[in-house]
Amino acid sequence: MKIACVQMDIAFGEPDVNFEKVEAYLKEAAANGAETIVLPEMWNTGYALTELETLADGDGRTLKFLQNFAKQHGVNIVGGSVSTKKQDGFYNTMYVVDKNGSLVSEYDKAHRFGLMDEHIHLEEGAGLGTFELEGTVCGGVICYDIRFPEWIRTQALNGAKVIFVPAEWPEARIDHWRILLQARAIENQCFIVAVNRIGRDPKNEFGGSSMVIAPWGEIRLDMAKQEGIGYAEIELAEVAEVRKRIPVFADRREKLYMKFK
Ligand SMILES: NC(=O)CCC(=O)C(=O)O
Repeated sequence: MKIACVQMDIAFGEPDVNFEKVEAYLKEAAANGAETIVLPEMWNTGYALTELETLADGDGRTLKFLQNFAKQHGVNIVGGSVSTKKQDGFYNTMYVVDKNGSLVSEYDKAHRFGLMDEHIHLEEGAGLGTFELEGTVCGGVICYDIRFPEWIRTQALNGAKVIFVPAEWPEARIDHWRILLQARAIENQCFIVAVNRIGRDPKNEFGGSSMVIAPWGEIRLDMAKQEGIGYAEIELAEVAEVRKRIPVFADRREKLYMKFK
């Protein structure tokens, strides 16, 4: 699977500008032969959380846009995440569409990040976020979710072999981002495809460092702080090979863990 990671700056509170920019990147990635294109977190509005009433996607704009593009260009899109307005409030939502334009996953961020006021403005998700793409079970989590190893493990136990992580992770903690992602790949013996934004908003500077990490922990793509598209090939047989080399999943002691819960 040829993956394209779109590492971009996001215009704060300006969905129209961001839609135009994302469309240009999607076109470039599709023209370069990407099979699956991955976008960053909250790419429609950025963290303009106090303006969600007017800015959040409440009419399905993002989904229609991603579905039309995917079908027209024959690419899968892990649509990062966007701010959405649903019946009971606002969410940080990841849409995944396949190359036929079908919606294969709608995942709302499970863990709200207090340092960026998500607990004040957003509802928390209650779904798992696993889905199938090209016959492979994949997982999707959003940014802060990676600090919860049990959540990523739940996805791996549900069959995920590739886990996608869109983010808006500040530069100030970029060492955590890098280490946590590598640990999640090694402990779950899966691919991690993580796409962070760059640039600034009124409160934070963002650290980029979008990465593709293999199941043995090697970093196959590291975009540092470059704006643009990074490409990596994923060979799924590596997951089985690493799981055979060190059979972590077979050696787990679920009953023991449950005894002390
Ligand atoms: N957008 C986020 O969830 C940021 C998470 C973050 O910065 C962290 O340190 O965790």
